[in-house]
Amino acid sequence: MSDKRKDYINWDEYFMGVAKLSGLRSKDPNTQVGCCIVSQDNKILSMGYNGLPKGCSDDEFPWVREGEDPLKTKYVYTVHSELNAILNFRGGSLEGAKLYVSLFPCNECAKAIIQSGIKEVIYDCNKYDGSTAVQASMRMFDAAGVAYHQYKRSNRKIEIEL
Ligand SMILES: Nc1nc(=O)n([C@H]2C[C@H](O)[C@@H](COP(=O)(O)O)O2)cc1CO
Ligand SMILES: [Zn+2]
Repeated sequence: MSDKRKDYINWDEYFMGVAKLSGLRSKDPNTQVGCCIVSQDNKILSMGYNGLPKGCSDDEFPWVREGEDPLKTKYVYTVHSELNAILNFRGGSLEGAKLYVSLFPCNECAKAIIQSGIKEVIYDCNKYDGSTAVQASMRMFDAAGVAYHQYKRSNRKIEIEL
């Protein structure tokens, strides 16, 4: 009889957990997004979270959502978690990879996901469902043969002492 542990986390929990842990690095006060890219044989290839490009100070650039001057909002500066994860990848190809992300990808990230060869997107929240960006992403994913489905929460709570 095997004495193997039984309460270990499964692959989906592992990768979505890593994506969400990565999102905890985000400085965005409103939405923290994390992403984890995984090979077809379940090896983690890259991770990312939403933040500013290198050299752009978290303390000097704006984090606000609204303002008359778009240059004073975060939207023109932030790199999304998915694009960061794609750009952080340092070896070989992402062809056939899977992407776990805590929030459904926008249309700009969808373009990068498709062009990098990622074939499956597993997302957690879709709080902007119905928006132009999400509709455009879905249309492009459907056309390009990128499968997407919502992560099925196990509702497992994990506490990590650091
Ligand atoms: N899939 C995504 N990945 C991301 O990394 N983001 C980032 C961009 C912003 O920093 C933040 C969204 O801010 P807000 O509009 O919810 O206050 O999350 C946003 C989306 C939504 O498309
Ligand atoms: Zn995006």
